[in-house]
Amino acid sequence: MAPTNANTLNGSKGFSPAKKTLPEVDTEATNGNGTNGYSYETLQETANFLLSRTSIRPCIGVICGSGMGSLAENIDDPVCIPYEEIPNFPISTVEGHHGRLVFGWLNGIPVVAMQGRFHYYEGYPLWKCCLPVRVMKLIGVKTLIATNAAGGLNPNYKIGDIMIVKDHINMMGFAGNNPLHGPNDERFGPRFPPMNKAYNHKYRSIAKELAKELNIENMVREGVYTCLGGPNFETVAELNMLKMVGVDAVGMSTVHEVIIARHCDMKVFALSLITNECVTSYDKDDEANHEEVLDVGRMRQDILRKYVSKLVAKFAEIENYP
Ligand SMILES: O=P(O)(O)O[C@@H]1C[C@H](O)[C@@H](CO)O1
Ligand SMILES: Nc1nc2[nH]cnc2c(=O)[nH]1
Repeated sequence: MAPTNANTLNGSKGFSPAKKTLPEVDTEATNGNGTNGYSYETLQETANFLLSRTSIRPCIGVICGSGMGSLAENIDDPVCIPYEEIPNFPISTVEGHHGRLVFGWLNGIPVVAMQGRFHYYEGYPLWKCCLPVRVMKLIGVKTLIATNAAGGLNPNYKIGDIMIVKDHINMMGFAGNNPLHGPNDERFGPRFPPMNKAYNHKYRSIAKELAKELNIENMVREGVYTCLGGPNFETVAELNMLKMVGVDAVGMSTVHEVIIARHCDMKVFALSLITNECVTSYDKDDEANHEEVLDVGRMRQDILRKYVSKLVAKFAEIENYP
């Protein structure tokens, strides 16, 4: 069926129809063998394919959130590999997610950036949403920087603020949906990984210091993120519940990627761009929409590019990366 335009259907502030034809999505929760994803060997094939396509050996991986693909535009000597060409990779189906890996040098540090991530609501099981993180590990990435667009639930947050993620609440995990569900392959990590130090303390301190140096401390916050399955934005009652349990920003990604990254011992930094104010009152008329999310990403792109590229250099310095 041809894609339809949200504007003509319900008159709401929709975004333009997806440019791509709908993909064949593997909606199976397992790969058919009762495992929680592709085997180590299969992902090694994917890693070997990527290593054969470039001589760059990244030590930091960056995941660009919705509308934040321009983070990869600062990368020098880029080698771009579309997801369609990568064996075993899913493809991006969301507006604002380009769908390619970009290898290159960010501020002199070898990196790989995902211009486009995979979400549960696209039809991918959580393990598949996180598959690129394991592939990053296999090509030598040691530090993950995950970015996302999120709704601001903390009443002090403003649209355009940048929230350093201090911790997360794995709401989908509460319901038993976890990217590590299923047999565990110890070559990736332990059966029961701890998660209390998921967001690297040193990285967070550096990010707060850097915000001062760049004179953006008034827009940089620190808080708790949660991921819901999406694709609908939240109800007023849901948001009020999340607020009560201490959530500062709500999104549809990152948590499972961080779990997979920590499972295989990668160090993690994450930030949320607050793209909309969560509506927690029935008296308010505003409605969240993806167009606004992308607009705020564009509005903040220069600051975010500068911030992330400097963070990369600072993280590399303390880690002694090449
Ligand atoms: O990929 P992220 O988490 O940045 O994208 C958020 C969640 C949805 O995909 C989208 C909603 O506008 O933005
Ligand atoms: N779940 C969720 N994801 C978002 N991504 C950007 N804004 C939002 C939001 O308000 N809620």
